[in-house]
Amino acid sequence: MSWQRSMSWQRGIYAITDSSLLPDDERLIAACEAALQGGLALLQYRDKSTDDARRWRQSQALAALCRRFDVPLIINDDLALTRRLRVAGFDGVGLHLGEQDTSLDEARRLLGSEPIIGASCYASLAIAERAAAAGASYLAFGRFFASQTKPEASPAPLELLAEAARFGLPRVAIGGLDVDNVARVRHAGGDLLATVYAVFGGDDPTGRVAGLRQHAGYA
Ligand SMILES: Cc1ncc(COP(=O)(O)OP(=O)(O)O)c(N)n1
Ligand SMILES: Cc1ncsc1CCOP(=O)(O)O
Ligand SMILES: [Mg+2]
Repeated sequence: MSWQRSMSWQRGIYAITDSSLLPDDERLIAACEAALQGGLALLQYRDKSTDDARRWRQSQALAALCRRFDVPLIINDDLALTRRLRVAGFDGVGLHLGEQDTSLDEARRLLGSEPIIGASCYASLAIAERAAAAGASYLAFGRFFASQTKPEASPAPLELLAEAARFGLPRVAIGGLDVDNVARVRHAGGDLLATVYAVFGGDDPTGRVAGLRQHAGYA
């Protein structure tokens, strides 16, 4: 399966894990399985710890889970971990990079043309243009609303999403998304609606994902 060419991940709900909401393996895996049952387009493993053994163990478990659901797993920040998972045979694994992370050029060079590599563009069409030229698979903008997961993230206006249509890549919207605003974000041009808290911030990730899909008009 060529994920880069597949359309199935390019629209829908993009759930992102958070180690303070899902502090141990058991809770992480159970919540992600429940979220996948609700119908995710993409799942991102975002773990800011420096515990390599834990990151390797958890990301392998999530990669196996995502493979069962035929959903790509995106690794946040960590090119080496992405390569290690792909070498281990998890060919649905991709990478998300921000401005402080490895460069997109370098990641594309080392991973090749096949894997999904997403880029944070914040509120900047100039960053988006550079990322598109360097081979990004999707462009992520935001935060659009107040985010309790990353309160320090800089704000972006929703109009940016329509302007970013010119790059011809899936547009991800992130930051404070919930059932009350996803319809507006999708209408503004968001293809993938990325969220931590609206999926993992309470019980029943399956119902929370289904609710987001329904409110956004994906269900
Ligand atoms: C889908 C998506 N969009 C944006 C981000 C933020 O990436 P970055 O700016 O590198 O910040 P951290 O997530 O690393 O704190 C993301 N992770 N995913
Ligand atoms: C990683 C990241 N980058 C910008 S906002 C954000 C966190 C999104 O989390 P939430 O959906 O809980 O606001
Ligand atoms: Mg990052």
